[in-house]
Amino acid sequence: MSADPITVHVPLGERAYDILIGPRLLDEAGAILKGRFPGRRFGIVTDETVAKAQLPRLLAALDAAGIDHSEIVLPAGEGTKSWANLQTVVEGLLAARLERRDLVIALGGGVIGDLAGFAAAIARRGMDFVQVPTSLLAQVDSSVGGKTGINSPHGKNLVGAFHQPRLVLADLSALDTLAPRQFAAGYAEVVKYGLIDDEAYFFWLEENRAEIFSGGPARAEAIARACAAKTRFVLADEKETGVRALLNLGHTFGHALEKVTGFSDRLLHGEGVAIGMMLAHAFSAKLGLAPSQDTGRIGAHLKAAGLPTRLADIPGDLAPTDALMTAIAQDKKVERGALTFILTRGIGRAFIEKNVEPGKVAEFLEEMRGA
Ligand SMILES: NC(=O)c1ccc[n+]([C@@H]2O[C@H](COP(=O)([O-])OP(=O)(O)OC[C@H]3O[C@@H](n4cnc5c(N)ncnc54)[C@H](O)[C@@H]3O)[C@@H](O)[C@H]2O)c1
Ligand SMILES: O=C(O)C(=O)C[C@@H](O)[C@H](O)[C@H](O)COP(=O)(O)O
Ligand SMILES: [Zn+2]
Repeated sequence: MSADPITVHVPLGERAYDILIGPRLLDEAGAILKGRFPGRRFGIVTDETVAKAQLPRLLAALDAAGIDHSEIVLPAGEGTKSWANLQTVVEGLLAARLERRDLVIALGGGVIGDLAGFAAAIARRGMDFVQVPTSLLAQVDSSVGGKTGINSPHGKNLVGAFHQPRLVLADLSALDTLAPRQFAAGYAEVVKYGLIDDEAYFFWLEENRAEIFSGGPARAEAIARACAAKTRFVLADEKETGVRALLNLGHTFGHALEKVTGFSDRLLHGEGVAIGMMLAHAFSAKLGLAPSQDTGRIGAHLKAAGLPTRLADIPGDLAPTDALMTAIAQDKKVERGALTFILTRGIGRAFIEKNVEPGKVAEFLEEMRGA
């Protein structure tokens, strides 16, 4: 691809921002940030793995542009999205004397983006922040749309705020240091956009998966199309009172699986989403809503990408169905105690179904344990 970044604009009125996707944006970040936010200081939040792999590039770029900055480095992994680390980040920003008009930079994957974004939402009653996503998942999903937050012992993402970034800088070369398992996990969210409402994108992914994984030109196109798809839902329904819930395809099951596996490396978010999307399709097929051949076709694609597709693929003993149902009952889409699921009529035909009977879900999960 050319050196010019692709720009996806998110026209949210006074909260509008650009997503820039380019080959070496980390090295250009100093000039870009100085141009867009003159005179501001920056508090970088990152994790230990990204600090080793990519932070030096960002620091060099900020130094070259004469930008004042400070850093907060946290452990890597889903466990970092916690109350304790929220306090660490907020207190760190205050200790660095960052002012309300200064900016937080979230440099990392979705964990850092969600945590640092939430810290920015509450420090000094709201600071601006910039997303610099370094995982595939963060470049196609979590850096866009303004959902920020942490996990609670009660469940996934149960504490947070909607807080849009002021800019997203997605550097394609950052993905060169990402572990293959993490790349595959991010790819589950890429596939999600095809499954929701764009079967042509899903078919294109089937054709281009190898090139996306090997880093050919299809990778930038896949990321840009994913960002454009997410932007469409965010514009239609910024705070998820309706259609944005479709972005939760596979997540009601996936989040419950993440909770019962302890928000750990046993099951990454994207892996939970891959299994969750398979369960959503299989459940829809069981209810007579969707063709079961679609479940097979999606499973073949996810498997070829190196993703788990069945409950049995999760290492270790899976918690009992009761524990899964307890986690599902804490889902944020629950209304007056009734479960909402994203179900489907087939590839690219997802829909929101309210009042799903818990008994049917539990029976289905019990069947799926042995499948
Ligand atoms: N806010 C949203 O809209 C949204 C959307 C999707 C997912 N999420 C959240 O995002 C999180 C998952 O994000 P994730 O998959 O990026 O996980 P992550 O942030 O844990 O990053 C994955 C791993 O890759 C490492 N890493 C990241 N970039 C790297 C790089 N360039 N080189 C080397 N290592 C790198 C990280 O240190 C980490 O160990 C979950 O908490 C999920 O709930 C949020
Ligand atoms: O942006 C959204 O909306 C999504 O649902 C994107 C999901 O991929 C993401 O995992 C999100 O954090 C889930 O949101 P939640 O509201 O179910 O916690
Ligand atoms: Zn997700």
